[in-house]
Amino acid sequence: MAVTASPATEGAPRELVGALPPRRLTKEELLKTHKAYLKKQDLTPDAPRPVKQPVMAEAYPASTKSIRDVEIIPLTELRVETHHRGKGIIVKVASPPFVGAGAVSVVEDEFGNADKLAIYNQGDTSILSGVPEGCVVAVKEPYYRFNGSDTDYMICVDHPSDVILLRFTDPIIPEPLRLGPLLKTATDWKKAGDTAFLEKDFPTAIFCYSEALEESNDKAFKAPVYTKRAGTNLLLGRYDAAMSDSLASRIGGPSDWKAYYNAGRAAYGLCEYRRSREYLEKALELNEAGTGVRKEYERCLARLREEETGDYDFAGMHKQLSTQNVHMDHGSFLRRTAVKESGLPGGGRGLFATEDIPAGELILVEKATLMPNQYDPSRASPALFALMVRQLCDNPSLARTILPLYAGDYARTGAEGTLVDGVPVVDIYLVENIRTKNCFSLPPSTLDDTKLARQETRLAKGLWAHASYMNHSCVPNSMRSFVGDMLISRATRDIRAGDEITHQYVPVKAIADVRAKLYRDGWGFDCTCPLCAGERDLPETNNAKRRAEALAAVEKVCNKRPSSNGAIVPDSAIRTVDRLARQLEDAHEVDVYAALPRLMLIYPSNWLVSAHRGRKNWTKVLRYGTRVLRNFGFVSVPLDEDAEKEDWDPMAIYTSSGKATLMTVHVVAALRRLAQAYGALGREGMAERCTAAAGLGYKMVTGWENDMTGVDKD
Ligand SMILES: C[S@@+](CC[C@H](N)C(=O)[O-])C[C@H]1O[C@@H](n2cnc3c(N)ncnc32)[C@H](O)[C@@H]1O
Repeated sequence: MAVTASPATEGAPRELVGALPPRRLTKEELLKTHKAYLKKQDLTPDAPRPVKQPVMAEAYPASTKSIRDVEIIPLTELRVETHHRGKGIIVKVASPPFVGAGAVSVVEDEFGNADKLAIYNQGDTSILSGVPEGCVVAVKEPYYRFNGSDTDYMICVDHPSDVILLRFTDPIIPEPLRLGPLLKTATDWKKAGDTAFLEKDFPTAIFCYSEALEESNDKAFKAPVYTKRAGTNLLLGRYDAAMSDSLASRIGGPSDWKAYYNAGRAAYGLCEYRRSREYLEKALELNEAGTGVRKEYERCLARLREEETGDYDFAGMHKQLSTQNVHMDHGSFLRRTAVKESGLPGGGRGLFATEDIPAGELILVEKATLMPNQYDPSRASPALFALMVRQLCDNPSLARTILPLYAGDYARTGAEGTLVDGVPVVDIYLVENIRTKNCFSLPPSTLDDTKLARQETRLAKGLWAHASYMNHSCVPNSMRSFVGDMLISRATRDIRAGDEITHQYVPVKAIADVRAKLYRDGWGFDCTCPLCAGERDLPETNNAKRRAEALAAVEKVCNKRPSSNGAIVPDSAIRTVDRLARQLEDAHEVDVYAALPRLMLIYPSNWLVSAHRGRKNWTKVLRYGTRVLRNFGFVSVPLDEDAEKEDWDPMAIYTSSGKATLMTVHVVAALRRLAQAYGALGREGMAERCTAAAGLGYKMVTGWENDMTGVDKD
């Protein structure tokens, strides 16, 4: 394919690598094929654009040089499959773009040589996402890619900051490419900007307003142009630029309220609520009666209150959720935690409690730093990657939050995020590494997802920069849940000031080797939590084999005979599962597992609870329900006769079970079953206590206090 949006190219013949192409197509030849592709182009403006996701094996760093510090070469010096370090090209765009995963255009240099230029990873709010014909662009340290045949090549720009749009009057443009200014005066540019704005072509409007500002020295002329550009930047979500434009539009009089109002809105867009309050207060000083300003000010105060108190109406937020509305207008409550060096071997930085946090209480609530409304699992990762790249280009200040995040062993140049030639250096391979190591998967709402009968298959991906500092533990002291793009983290046991906060990166697998591989392959670490450490140090007996065999046998019977939804299971099946479960239990070394969860036993013990519940055999429900809790690591729970006869404190499971407990919705379900069984046996007090403990557990699981009837179906 001559013009392709796909990054996939067949391997270049070895003799071509590093060589000049044997034959170059002329501009006319290139344009002919390009036009044919343009004809076929899907012109639907809303059609989802595919995203070229970076292939880490091909990683190379973004250019950190200014175009003024590299040697400008003609297109004829480009060598195949080569990065031209220390070099750059300046070309004029000679065709409209073919827009797919990137924008492909035919370009020409000052000597009349032509080639194809493919620009990837420019956000759709960038004029470069569609590089208009006639523009002059500079590509720093270009990569020249073989595109499938010996006459087909393409200059590929992966890092958005490797290409810059030059102003028409930039002296770096060689004479033959110069058009001279398209428009003569600043007023003409301003008018062109207004026209583009009315046509909703906002990137072009910004380009024209910028030219108008460059062309004029008249403060009185420039102030309203800054205001217009600020408004356009606000519309595009370019809050950094909107803020500086708003402040630049001040003229030193009462009309400056508008400048402060816009600056306040821009700071709000960046979730910088203190700064927003400061600007909005100034706007109010100048325009006390402004209802719009006051409304914005009140909204800002509400965010600051949330940041301070952690007081949220989660149920109200849940009600507001819809397929369109997943981004919540709320602040982040982070002040109970701080980032410090982790105590875990190889753990880098971690998140620590700055005060005591009792079991069930909020650790943090964080609004997503970035989360696309894309719950189709096959599209969620590319969508998050694209959003990260776009936001780092559009709001350079975000680099301070995103770029310090963990990126595995990807080598940074140190210049990422800094401004070179007026644009922030954005290295897409660094961005992708940060994405894979730090993003979370999430359903639209954990509450809805937690109703046992309904497991959400729609999962989005997002980035929560503060929560990202949390390290993993298979037996963590916190649990996260989501409502829209808000992450809620609660303590699953008592946390003391100074404790490291951990959570599970993914649901924990019962077999230790399977778990270990997941963490090693996905995040590059060996888990040293009490469970992994305990299971790693198991003696070299044949118990592992016995466990695996017993687990396979018990799962086979349980799967064949579901005991859920009130099904009546024959005695013989119950006896078989009971026997196999005991064998499995015997295969767990007593000394090693004394204070650890026994994950393999959870499934059969849950099965037995359901089977006995179906038969209304309440004493047995007590017997196996308490075992479910024990198998999740709540070792303080009384077992067997003790559970059946004695009173005990179910709430204490969260506070006196040690540090190797695992909290899930199944713990809540087990407590609910126990409550039902105690109730049926006339032990109302115990039933109430189990219900209260289940309620606290459900709060940890779903994020806030909720009706638990959804958990009762199994
Ligand atoms: C999302 S980051 C967590 C913050 C990270 N520790 C940092 O320094 O920024 C994920 C990375 O943290 C490290 N990590 C997480 N849990 C760990 C653990 N239990 N033990 C050792 N390293 C861990 C791994 O390198 C993993 O790829």
